[in-house]
Amino acid sequence: MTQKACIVGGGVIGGGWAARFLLNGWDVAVFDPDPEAERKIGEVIANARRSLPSLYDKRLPDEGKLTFHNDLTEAAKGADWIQESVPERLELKHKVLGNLTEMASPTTVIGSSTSGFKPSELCAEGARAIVAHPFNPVYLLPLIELVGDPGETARAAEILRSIGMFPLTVRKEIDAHIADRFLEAVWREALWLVKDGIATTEEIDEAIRMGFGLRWAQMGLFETYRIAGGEAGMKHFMAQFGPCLTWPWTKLMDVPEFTDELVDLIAGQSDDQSRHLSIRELERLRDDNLVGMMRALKKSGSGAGGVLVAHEKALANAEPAELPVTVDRQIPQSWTDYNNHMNEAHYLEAGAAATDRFMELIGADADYIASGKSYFTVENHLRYLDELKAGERLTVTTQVLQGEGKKMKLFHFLKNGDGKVAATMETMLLHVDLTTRASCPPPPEVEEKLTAFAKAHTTLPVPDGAGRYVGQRG
Ligand SMILES: NC(=O)C1=CN([C@@H]2O[C@H](COP(=O)(O)OP(=O)(O)OC[C@H]3O[C@@H](n4cnc5c(N)ncnc54)[C@H](O)[C@@H]3O)[C@@H](O)[C@H]2O)C=CC1
Ligand SMILES: C[N+](C)(C)CC(=O)CC(=O)[O-]
Repeated sequence: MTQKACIVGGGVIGGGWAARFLLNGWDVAVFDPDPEAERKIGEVIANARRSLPSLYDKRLPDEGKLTFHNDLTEAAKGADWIQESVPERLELKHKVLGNLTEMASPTTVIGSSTSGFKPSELCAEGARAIVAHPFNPVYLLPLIELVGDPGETARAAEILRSIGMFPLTVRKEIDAHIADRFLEAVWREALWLVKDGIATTEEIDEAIRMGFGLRWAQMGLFETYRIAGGEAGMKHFMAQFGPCLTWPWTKLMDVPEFTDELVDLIAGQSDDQSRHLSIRELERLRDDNLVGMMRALKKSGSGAGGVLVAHEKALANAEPAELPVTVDRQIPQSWTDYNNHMNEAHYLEAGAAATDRFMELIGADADYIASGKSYFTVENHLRYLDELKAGERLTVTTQVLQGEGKKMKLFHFLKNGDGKVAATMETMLLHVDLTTRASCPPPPEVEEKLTAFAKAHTTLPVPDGAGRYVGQRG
């Protein structure tokens, strides 16, 4: 049965939560008194649709249903998860969480997006809620800090994993949890540097994005500094940089006075730095960069890349069909080119992914390859029949044209969201011994599976376009 999330407060963060749940197949009901909420959430979801599916090489579940409500009780009715994301004011959180506790069933998770309040503060007037603190953009960044009752946070963690997130349960409640304590320290230091005329907002951003920002995304703080200690590791690093703790390297609790002058100084420099792009354009630039970085991390399984690998494994494989479905995914924005459609190289990439999946289906999977046997492609023939666009669903079905001895000839049909064939790829492969790099017949367990497919597929018509040569008419 489709699960339901209720989003209370649909601003920057509530909109991101709505997109995360919706694109993972949940129905989403939104309550927000702002008359502009539907438009704003629509724009956030549009950004999510062009970025979130691009992280995966399998398709996400079909989107759930999105509804907007003027009545909180109606929005919360039957919800499995209620997420409060109203402004960061404790009296408002008390009122909203109190109401939600009265109307929610005891099994409903009630999460608060609060950046800094502790569960004991949120629940001081009798509410039942946990902190579920996300990071912007919620639809792409996996981290959620969970704080509160251990039973509730454990249940919440399981649900969050199922929508591709990384729950980090905080052992002991503390103001601003874990990550915002760092962000606040960096923020305070940055305000000082601008106020004292040491650096502009742009120079501070360069200091982060040209250096340690790149390191942090893949190894964090401690692993990075361990390497900085050289062969002697962390002990040497501590010995070398320990004395700095007593030097004036940070102002920490010495907070700059929050004056109109400071606000104008920071906001003015930020406008000079970034006014050439609207906030939505900046969001799209950020999202495209995040997708690129996270896909790179997926290759090594480092950091957020490991979360993607685990979530992708849990995503359903395509339904069995007459021909096996060997790719089922959305087309990432990064696969499109200056002509605003899928670039020719990625038709080949999709066909190659279909071959990899078909190899798994006949038992030539990662373990098999590690044991020293594999298939090598010796020839491909691609026909480009129709355009494919970013965000569109792409499925590939595979017909076996030949499967005997060391030869395997496959015919991939690349279809768009309406099931129309947009390209075909005919591909010839030879089974090889990875030690000698020479072709050889596959062992019986692989050959049997391959010939079973080949036999079943001989009853099907030879596909239109099979055996064509380049430039052939008709
Ligand atoms: N903006 C950020 O970077 C992050 C914010 N948070 C937290 O998320 C929460 C929300 O912050 P933002 O989304 O940034 O704020 P926002 O100002 O963008 O959105 C708040 C939304 O709540 C709505 N709202 C106000 N009163 C309401 C009520 N009684 N019932 C339902 N909706 C109501 C407003 O109309 C608005 O759309 C805060 O607790 C904040 O600390 C957490 C992580 C990051
Ligand atoms: C600035 N902030 C405290 C609202 C930031 C967060 O809570 C998390 C984030 O996304 O940076």
